[in-house]
Amino acid sequence: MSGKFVQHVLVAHCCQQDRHLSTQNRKDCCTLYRNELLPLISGKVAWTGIPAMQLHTHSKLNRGNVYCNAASPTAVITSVDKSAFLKLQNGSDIRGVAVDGVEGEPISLTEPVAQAIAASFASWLLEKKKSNVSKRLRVSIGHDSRISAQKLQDAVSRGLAGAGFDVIQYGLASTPAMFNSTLTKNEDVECPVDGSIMITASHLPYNRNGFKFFTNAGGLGKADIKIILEHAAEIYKNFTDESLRDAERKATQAVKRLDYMTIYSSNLVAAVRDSAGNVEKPLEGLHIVVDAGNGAGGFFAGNVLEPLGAVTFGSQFLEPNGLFPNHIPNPEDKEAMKAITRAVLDNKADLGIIFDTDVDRSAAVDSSGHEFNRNRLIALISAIVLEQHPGTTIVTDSVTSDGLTAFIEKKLGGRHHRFKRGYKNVIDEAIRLNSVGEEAHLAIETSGHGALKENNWLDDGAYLMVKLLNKLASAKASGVGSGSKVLTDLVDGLEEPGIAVELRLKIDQNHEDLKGGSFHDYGEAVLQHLSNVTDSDPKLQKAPDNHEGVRVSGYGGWFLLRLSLHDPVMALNIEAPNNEDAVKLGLAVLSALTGFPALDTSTLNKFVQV
Ligand SMILES: O=P(O)(O)OC[C@H]1O[C@H](O)[C@H](O)[C@@H](O)[C@@H]1O
Repeated sequence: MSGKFVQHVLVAHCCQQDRHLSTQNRKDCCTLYRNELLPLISGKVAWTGIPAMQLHTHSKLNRGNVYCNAASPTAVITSVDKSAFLKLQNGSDIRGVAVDGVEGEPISLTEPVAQAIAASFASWLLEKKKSNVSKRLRVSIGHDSRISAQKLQDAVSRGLAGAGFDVIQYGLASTPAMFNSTLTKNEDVECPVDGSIMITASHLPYNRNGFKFFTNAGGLGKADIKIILEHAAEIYKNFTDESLRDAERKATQAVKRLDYMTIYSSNLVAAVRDSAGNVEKPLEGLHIVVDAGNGAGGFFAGNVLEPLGAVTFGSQFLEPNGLFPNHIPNPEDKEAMKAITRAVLDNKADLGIIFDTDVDRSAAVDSSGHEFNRNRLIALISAIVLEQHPGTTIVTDSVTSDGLTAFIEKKLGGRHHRFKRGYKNVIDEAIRLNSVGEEAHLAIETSGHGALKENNWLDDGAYLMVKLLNKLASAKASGVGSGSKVLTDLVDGLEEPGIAVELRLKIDQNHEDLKGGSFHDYGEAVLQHLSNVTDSDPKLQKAPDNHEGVRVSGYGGWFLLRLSLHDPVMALNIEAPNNEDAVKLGLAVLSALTGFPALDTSTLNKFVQV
């Protein structure tokens, strides 16, 4: 690969990111990128040779309100103790407040904290790789469209560079692309990287941000995140002006920029072409609209669908905007789904595709406005996967419907293994099943997260949509049909409940009834009590094989009460044929909760009074 090519991909990337800006803006942006491409090393990858802070300043000038001010790396280091670091853990991710201005939400993810976490990840990675390290380790960094992205990217770069790592910044990127960079074998683009960091807080509000970490073994789990945060607290305590200046100096040498999204996108394009029998434009004649919610998913329209021949007119919110002015970028959000449905109907499109902020979740809408979301998306992808792998096991989260089980097992001939909530949980469970001899090809959540064995268990919303595109392309090539009807037909027979609700009941952590214990223990006590009460009610039957919370059938429907993975909240899902039966199920739960005053049941009270 020549230096010229790198310049080309960087400029292409910049122009692609801003394809909806005015021509003048695009020119400015491309000039900016060209100016950053000096000097070139070995004719391969462009070392910026420009301090991260300076890069930021250029970006700020050209990107209007997209990036925040980056404080000086040697900014005042306030004391942050270990418990504050540990509070940043959110399951297998790190999440905190990165932007000031929201009342009651002080900044917890400052630049020095981010720098310490990155330095800690570096030492964790070094430890993992120590037996076979013969060169400097390299880590890729990407980010979504959040307004704090740039300052955190600079801080993370300093943390890694200070630890002696090479740092490759990809700029705006998707979470799955970052994992993919640990697997891609292409030295011309410095891949595979030894580790990767995605700066994102997924669909959370604009003031939050966080990190997801990857190696070629997948995303880091809870235990490793805890270790990294504990060690980060130590590193932070030992920061000195000198060590911070040293890290900044090293970052000047160690930071490169590279456009990896072009490579990732072309892999998606190749997958669809391949599946259509090497046809160059297998989606020709199809009109597909994309809603990226102003997150990082805008690339999918111009860099995936268009090269495949699809028309993408009417796509919306493709341009990154970390204030998310149009809707929450989350396919679980009703307003978001309404927005993409409207776009499909208004533009008379064949299909609509929607992503969350960092593109690890997705959903779709057919030409008549029916959503492929939650259970319907799982049913659709299961139908496609079971055609390829008859009888395979589909692992899902815990809130999936009984109708989905019947569909997968009776109509599609597969096995539905309903497990726990959490994308990492379902993926790890599918990997475990394969390791003990049970073939499982799909791990998927109602949230829109999904991973396939054929795609290295990459939790990738874009790849899920590629599975739909493959189906459309092959149906078209074989003359079976054109348009999204071929997808709609695949979920024919899926029974859907008349009523499906999720109520979230808060646990007041300061309530005296917790008696100084944790909200987690309190929630477990609630579940134990509900379980006992259910046993004595002949109208209710506990699910025999349940992995999370208390799941109970009755009145033609079911409920599941469980602890949220992250928050002091108990989530209650109820599905029933009609409102009356749903209320009966709600009352059964409510009667068991009366002895737990720290649990706020107001949403459930309201529901049963309807
Ligand atoms: O347990 P909850 O509060 O419903 O949250 C559960 C969800 O948390 C995060 O958003 C994870 O990315 C999802 O994989 C998971 O399903």
